[in-house]
Amino acid sequence: GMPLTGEYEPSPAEWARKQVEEFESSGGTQGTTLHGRPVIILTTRGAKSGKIRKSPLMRVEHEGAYAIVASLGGAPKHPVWYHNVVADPRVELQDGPVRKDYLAREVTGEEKALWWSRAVTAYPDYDDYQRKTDRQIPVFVLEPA
Ligand SMILES: C[C@H](OP(=O)(O)OC[C@@H](O)[C@@H](O)[C@@H](O)Cn1c2nc(=O)[nH]c(=O)c-2cc2ccc(O)cc21)C(=O)N[C@@H](CCC(=O)N[C@@H](CCC(=O)O)C(=O)O)C(=O)O
Repeated sequence: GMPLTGEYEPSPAEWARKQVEEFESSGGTQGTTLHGRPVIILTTRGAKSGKIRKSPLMRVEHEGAYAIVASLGGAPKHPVWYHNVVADPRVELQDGPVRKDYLAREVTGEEKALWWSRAVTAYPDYDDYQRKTDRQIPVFVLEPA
């Protein structure tokens, strides 16, 4: 598929920006975990700026498809990258050294429940995040583009 092109704008969130820097500068061999759990890098296009944005997220994978969880630690509002994916479902995901193009699709109902259980298996804290907020934490499934 078409790789996302444009000016990269690093995240103003220090920890996330540093994780992206370590992940990418090591070719996906360092900075690939959080609390010992695997992390991927999601690349989106800014819905307003058109800039390239990168967000480290927990790795949730099943048979070549991935889920990305807009948890933001159970905050009352969605992370901003959620709006980027809604506006343009063409994303890139880097898992270790492998970076590919995907199409993102928000999931609901049974399909969301299935992927939610996979997400909680990958990163148990997701359950705590959902319990602490009335916001329904969105899940997208990414299928290879
Ligand atoms: C700080 C903010 O980031 P955010 O997009 O809200 O994302 C917040 C967090 O989700 C993000 O930092 C994640 O990487 C945090 N995070 C996880 N966040 C999660 O939500 N889920 C995870 O599983 C997760 C895991 C994770 C692991 C390691 C790590 O280091 C961080 C992790 C941000 O970048 N804001 C920018 C704007 C970003 C942007 O995309 N702007 C759009 C505008 C979009 C619009 O408003 O419509 C544009 O450019 O056009 C700014 O304030 O200038």
